[in-house]
Amino acid sequence: MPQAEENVVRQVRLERAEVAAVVALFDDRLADTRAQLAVTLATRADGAREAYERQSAAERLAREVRRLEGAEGGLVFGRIDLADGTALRIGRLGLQRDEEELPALVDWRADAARAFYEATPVHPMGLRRRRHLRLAQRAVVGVSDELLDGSEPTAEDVVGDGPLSAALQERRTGRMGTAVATLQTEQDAIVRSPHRGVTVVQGGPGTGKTVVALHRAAYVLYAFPKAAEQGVLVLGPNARFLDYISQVLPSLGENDVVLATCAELAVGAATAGPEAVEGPRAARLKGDAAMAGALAAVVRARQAPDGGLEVRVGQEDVRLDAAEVSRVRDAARGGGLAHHRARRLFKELLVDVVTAALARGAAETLERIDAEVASLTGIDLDRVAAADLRRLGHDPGPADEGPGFDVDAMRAELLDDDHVERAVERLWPHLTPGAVVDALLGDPGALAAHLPEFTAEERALLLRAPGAPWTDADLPLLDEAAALLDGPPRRSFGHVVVDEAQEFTALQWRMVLRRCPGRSMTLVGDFAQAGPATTARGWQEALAPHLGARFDLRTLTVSYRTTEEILAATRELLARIAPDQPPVGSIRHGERPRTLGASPAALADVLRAELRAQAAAHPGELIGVVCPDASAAALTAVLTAAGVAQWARLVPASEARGLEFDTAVVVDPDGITTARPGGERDLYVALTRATKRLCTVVVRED
Ligand SMILES: Nc1ncnc2c1ncn2[C@@H]1O[C@H](COP(=O)(O)OP(=O)(O)OP(=O)(O)O)[C@@H](O)[C@H]1O
Repeated sequence: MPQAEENVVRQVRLERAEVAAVVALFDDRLADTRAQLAVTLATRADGAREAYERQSAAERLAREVRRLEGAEGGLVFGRIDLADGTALRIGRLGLQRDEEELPALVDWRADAARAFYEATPVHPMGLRRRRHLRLAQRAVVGVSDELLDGSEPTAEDVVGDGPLSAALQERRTGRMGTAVATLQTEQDAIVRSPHRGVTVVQGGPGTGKTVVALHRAAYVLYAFPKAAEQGVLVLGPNARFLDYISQVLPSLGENDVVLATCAELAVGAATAGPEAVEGPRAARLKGDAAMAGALAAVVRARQAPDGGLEVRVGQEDVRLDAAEVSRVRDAARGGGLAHHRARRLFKELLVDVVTAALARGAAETLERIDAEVASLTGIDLDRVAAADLRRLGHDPGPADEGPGFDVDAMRAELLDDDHVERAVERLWPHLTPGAVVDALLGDPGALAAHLPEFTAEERALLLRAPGAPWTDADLPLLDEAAALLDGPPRRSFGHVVVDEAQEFTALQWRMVLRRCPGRSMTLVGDFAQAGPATTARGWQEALAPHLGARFDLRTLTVSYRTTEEILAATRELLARIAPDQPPVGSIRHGERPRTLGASPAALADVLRAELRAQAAAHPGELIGVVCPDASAAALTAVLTAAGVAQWARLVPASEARGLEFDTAVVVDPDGITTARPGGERDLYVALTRATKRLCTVVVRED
């Protein structure tokens, strides 16, 4: 065996032994935690308090077991050798032996691991060598070193192909994997940023925005305990995308992150009806910030609209004039409370006014009786009553205070009174989010009154039949209405990560921000990939209404997915859809993209042949067939008939954002472009999904 190979074998063997010891420690930790969990579950609890404590301990231990299990695959992936000879192993979580000072394994998020990601030959950060370990199951099968201090390689060093290129050569599985072992310096700087406010990450397709977003979520959980305690939320554009990224955080040992689409968060309606489809123009209008103002106006219009109040109390009718009711309404609104809380205040204030009116009325009546008695008999009833009280040993109080009227008792009675409650309900009704949205979208008059900035045609697009199923674009409206009625949602998060953030409308941003009162967020996206509901063309425009200039903007510049050849083929399109955006470069090279032509009648045959050829040439690789949404149903049958359903996924163009395949077959690019407004951006998304090869099937008449 040549010397170099022998060195590699020796280093792999050495690492295998060392890593085996770390894995054994991990196994002990896992076995120990499982045993503790079993004991806790088997312990009988005496009384409610003990039961509660046992329950919390069991939950904590079960979480820890899940965390450990999640991190087991690829547990150890790196090692750094400091100039002084110290070696540290880097892994998905930290492990420490009791008797030792140095950790057996350093969590990748710990400060001690920073140099693993950030050291370069120019800034070696005290490192001599960075080593990547490749594991198969739990055993080391490969090592790869970079020397950072300018020294020559020795027999102990295995300098070769970088681990990044190995990671990038791996076949796509349809689920995103973690890039924890190969995070690049510009990505790591964002992941590890100490900035606790809003970080925005932009970058072209495949630059690792999702990678950064998810590793950032894991870092926040590790480094910002307060945010971690309040929970971390990751928002993605659709269920397909959430499924694609669902394994990344568990594989980093993080199971407590909530993954959701924005629609799933909405309060006020369970879900959008499956049959409810929305035209893109209506969806865009429904996302406009003006809708929030219009909904607020609808709610205000239901709060004591001008007019007086008449309410029967006992035998009496109490009347308040319009000015008095408006004063009470304005006072109730003054605190900026949500509708239902302000309603309670309105009722209390109204009852105060009614009580005062009753007290005044009672005083006047008594005065009148006194005067009548005095004029008929010459007896001053007040003086007689005061003398009686004094004789009984009571202080009658100042003579002009009038007769006893128990204000508090009257108030309490009125607050409980059915007539009063009915009067309040008329003036300031309980409302549901659905009723509020319906009051706007179901009423052309309300649309005209509250949305004067929209044209008549736009308002007509918004009109909905009462009781019609809710659409996805209605959900942020319902959530907005719910917040107007009852205040911010109860569940909020310490940190929110938003992927494909360019998709968010103003109303969706409002939804997100209501759930993140601390304004600690990581937002990643690319405006060249924006869908039809997005009106903003840049971060400043999208975020300024909600955050002002308070965000830290970072840019990723290198694509790790899309090959240079594919990017070159999309440059013209990019220049048209985002002229200000500098094109990214790629570290990958691959085949030149191909274009096939097919008549509509021959499309199925051409596609079937292409899929069969691809599957045969590249067995086991994943093919993404991206097509106009309207063709998806018909093309499913073609995939099945081609016998490649196992390797090929059919994706409607509107759902392709964020996904990735070895090969992308983009069917009917013109159909994708014309299917909906901004279709060229949908096409750009479709064309940039492949890691290796792209084939476009153009449909044209013979
Ligand atoms: N540092 C890295 N090491 C290994 N793989 C990486 C790294 N960074 C990115 N990748 C890979 O590159 C591909 C693209 O990454 P990602 O999906 O995060 O890009 P993106 O910017 O979100 O793309 P898009 O704009 O299309 O949504 C993924 O396969 C990802 O695993």
